[in-house]
Amino acid sequence: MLDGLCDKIINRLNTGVLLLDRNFNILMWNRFLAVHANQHDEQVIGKNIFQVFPELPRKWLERKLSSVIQLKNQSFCGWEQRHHLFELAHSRPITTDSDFMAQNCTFLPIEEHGQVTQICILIEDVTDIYHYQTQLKKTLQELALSNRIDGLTQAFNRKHWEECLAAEFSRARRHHSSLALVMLDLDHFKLLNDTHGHQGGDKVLIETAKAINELLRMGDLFGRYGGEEFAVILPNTELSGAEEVAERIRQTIALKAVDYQGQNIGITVSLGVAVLAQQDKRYEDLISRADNALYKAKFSGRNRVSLADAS
Ligand SMILES: Nc1nc2c(ncn2[C@@H]2O[C@H](COP(=O)(O)OP(=O)(O)OP(=O)(O)O)[C@@H](O)[C@H]2O)c(=O)[nH]1
Repeated sequence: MLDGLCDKIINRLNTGVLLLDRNFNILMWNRFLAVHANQHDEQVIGKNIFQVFPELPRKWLERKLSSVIQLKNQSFCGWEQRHHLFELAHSRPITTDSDFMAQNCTFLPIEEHGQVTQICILIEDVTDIYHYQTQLKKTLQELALSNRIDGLTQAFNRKHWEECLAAEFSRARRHHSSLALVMLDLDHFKLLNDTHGHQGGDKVLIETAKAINELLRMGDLFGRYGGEEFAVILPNTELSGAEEVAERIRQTIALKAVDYQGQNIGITVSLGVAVLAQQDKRYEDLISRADNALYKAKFSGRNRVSLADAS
């Protein structure tokens, strides 16, 4: 009577139950598996597990099952390790990136007279967990990115850019390598805003940032320092190289026209360049020297590059 009751319970479980002999032949499976594998008992019972489920990673699973037999210990394989072992259709009303059910599989040794005679595999449907964890991970990645990126221009935001500069500054000092900084500011931007409106100004900021980004190398770090002020960290770059980059930015922007509501808006930028020097004790010292050079460029007529004094 108890046997009949156990059968009923096993067949109502929302978990797959599969019983194997020591040669990995299937002795029993429950309704959950029959439904999700879409096979009848006659096609399965008495057959080898690798014949019924050819998708199984044979070598890996044989090793796993053998160790369960030898060590008489239960073993586990979660969805984080392998999304699924058995290609079973999931029945969740959610879209995931897999057609198959995500699974947690437990391998239980069944002992008789001190010998493992059978192995019971429990297959738990964890598609929901997989789905929500994957979504959460994606959302966290997006959040981490939005914490680093300026929403308007897609350049690094000031906080993240300064963290990058702090890291590059200590790296350069530790390794006695060169480090350059270019600070740049759009010229007469207030007038541009007044003439074309704030949205016109925004479009110019977006296009300017895009154009600068396209000029830079991998490893250069481009950020929005303030309203219409940007900054570029150039690791392993000497003064002559940094001046060349700054001049290239100046020329590219000066030649560029931003199309806004059928009008071509021209813009120029002023730039200040500084390279890491002995007297820079903190990264802020380097910013301050590049900034002073930038204001020198502004006051000597704009649309030009100025180099910072080393002293
Ligand atoms: N459209 C737009 N304007 C901004 C943004 N951030 C700052 N500004 C504007 O940028 C202008 C900067 O003006 P100023 O600091 O006087 O500088 P400027 O007019 O560029 O003059 P110079 O730098 O001396 O050439 C201000 O009018 C700010 O309101 C932004 O995100 N979008």
